[in-house]
Amino acid sequence: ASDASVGDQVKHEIIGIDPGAGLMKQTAQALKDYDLKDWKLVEGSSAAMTAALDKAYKAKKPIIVTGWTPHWMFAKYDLKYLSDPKGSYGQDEQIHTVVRTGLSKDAPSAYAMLDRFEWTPEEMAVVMSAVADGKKPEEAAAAWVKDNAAKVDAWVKDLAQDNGKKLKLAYVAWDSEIASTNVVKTVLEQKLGYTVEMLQVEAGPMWAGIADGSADAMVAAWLPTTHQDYLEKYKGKFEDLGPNLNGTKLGLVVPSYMTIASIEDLK
Ligand SMILES: C[SH](C)CC(=O)O
Repeated sequence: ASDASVGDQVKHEIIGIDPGAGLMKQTAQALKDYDLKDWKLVEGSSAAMTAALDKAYKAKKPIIVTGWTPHWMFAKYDLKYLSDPKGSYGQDEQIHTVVRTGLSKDAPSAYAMLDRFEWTPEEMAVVMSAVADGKKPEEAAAAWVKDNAAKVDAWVKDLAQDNGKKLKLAYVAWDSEIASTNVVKTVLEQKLGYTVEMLQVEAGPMWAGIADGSADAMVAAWLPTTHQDYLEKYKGKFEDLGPNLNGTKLGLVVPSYMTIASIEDLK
């Protein structure tokens, strides 16, 4: 079929993101599972991946990227996931909030707010899309917090102010986590008086920072599958406060103008 040469059309390259992302490990596994020997997974960053997607899409050229939901790219472009009959990418999972042990004692109000923090992919998409449209993340977060006062108030109800206490939130520059971390920072600062520093790191150092206590919290743990290796590596050295978002998805994503439908079609 015309797409038999899809490998040639994209130089047998899959445009990936930062090497520490679980999505990259799962994609390397998918290449093995589907026996895609002559394919190369290109490492880079979330921003480089969306830039490559934008360029190809505007030129209506074929491209295969590692993608995930929630992500603003699904609102901006007409995209589809390649089906994954062998289940290399696991099932839909959640994003969890993970904090350093001891936080509940050191910053009880922040701990309680982080424990209550939970929102939907649609709510996250509002902040993500505003950032993708050029708004500063802190402005997009502040606007969302203002527009969703009832939900935010429930996160901080009856919690004491902790004026000026410092807090460090670790995150990786994935579009979803830029959105969620900025919203959490805004709420902790505006409603509970904390001084919040955001530490942008790779996935490994994010987990390591929580485990060694150099970071207080992160809302970027993709569990149970995607960050399984980090979960095992740091077992016992963090507290998992459970999901802050349900209904994620990961996989290979292509523009809908490409006729391939499954990872099998890349053979
Ligand atoms: C890229 S997803 C937001 C998370 C991950 O793959 O580690």
